[in-house]
Amino acid sequence: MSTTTTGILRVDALTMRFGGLLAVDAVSFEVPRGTITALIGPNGAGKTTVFNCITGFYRPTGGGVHLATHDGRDVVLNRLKDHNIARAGVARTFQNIRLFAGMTALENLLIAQHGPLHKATGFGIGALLGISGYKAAEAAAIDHAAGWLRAIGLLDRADDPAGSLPYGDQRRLEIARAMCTGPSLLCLDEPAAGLNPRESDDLAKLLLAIRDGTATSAAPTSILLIEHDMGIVMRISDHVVVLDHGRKIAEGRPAAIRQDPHVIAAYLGEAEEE
Ligand SMILES: Nc1ncnc2c1ncn2[C@@H]1O[C@H](COP(=O)(O)OP(=O)(O)OP(=O)(O)O)[C@@H](O)[C@H]1O
Repeated sequence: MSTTTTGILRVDALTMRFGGLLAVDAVSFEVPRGTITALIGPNGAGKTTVFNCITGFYRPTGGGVHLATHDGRDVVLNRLKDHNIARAGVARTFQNIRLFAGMTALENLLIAQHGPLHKATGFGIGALLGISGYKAAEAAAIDHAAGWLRAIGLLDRADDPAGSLPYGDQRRLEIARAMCTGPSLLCLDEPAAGLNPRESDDLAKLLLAIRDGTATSAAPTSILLIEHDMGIVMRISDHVVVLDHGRKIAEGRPAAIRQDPHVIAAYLGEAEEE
C-alpha cells in the first residue's frame, strides 16, 4: 500500500434528501490514495446513496465530491454528468451483474475500451477502411483485454458468452471490464454478494492485486467498496468508513472499527430490528 495520505477522493458534507427523507446527512470522508476503503453500515444506512452521488447516478442535494486526478487537478464530480465522471477516472460495478450476457468475455472487455478505439477511427470510417491507426488501437485493446482475462483466470474462456460463465467468474469479469477503462478510482457495490468461499477468496486476491498494481501492467488503483461481508472487509480494507441512518459514525483501520462501540451498537440494533 502507498504510504501517502493524500486522498484520491474527498467527500465533503455530502447530503441527499428524497422528499422528506434525509438519506445522507452531511457525510465527509476521504479515500486515501493507494488504499482499499470500505463503506459499511446496516441496511438503509445510506451507502448506496453515497455511492450513487459519487458515480453521478444522483445529484446530491448538498456538499461536494472531489477527485484528485493523476496530474494533480481537483475535479468536482458532482458537477459532472456520469459519462464525464467515468472520463475523469472513476469506474464502477453494480449490485446486480450488468455484463452483455450474449457477447463473449473478450468482447465485453473490448466494449469498455470504445473510447480509445473510437478516437482512432475518426468516427467510424477508419475502422471500415482498415486504416492503420485503427488497427494498431484495436491490437492494443485486444492485448489489454487479454491481460485482464489472464489476471482473472479466464483467458481460456475468452470466446465463451459472458452469460455462460459461473457467477463468481462473471463478477470478476465485471471488475476487469471496469478496469479496462483505466480508472484511478474503482467503485464496487457489494462485489462479494452471492459468492462462495473460494470465489470470495479469488475476489479478495484480485482486489489486493488491483490496489497494488500487480494484476496486470496497469498502475496501482485505489478502490472504494460497499460490502456486507465483514470477513472480506476486515481482510482486505486499509480504511473503513461506517454509516448509520445517513450519518458517519466511525472511520479508521479495520481492527479499530471492529471494536468501536458505536459500530457494534449500530449492528446490534440492526439485528434486533430483523
Ligand atoms: N431513490 C430513492 N428514493 C427514495 N428513497 C430512497 C431512494 N434511494 C434510497 N432511498 C432511501 O434512502 C435510505 C438509504 O438507502 P441506501 O440504499 O442508500 O442504503 P444502504 O446503506 O445502501 O442500504 P442496503 O445495505 O440495504 O443496500 C433508505 O431509507 C432508502 O429507503
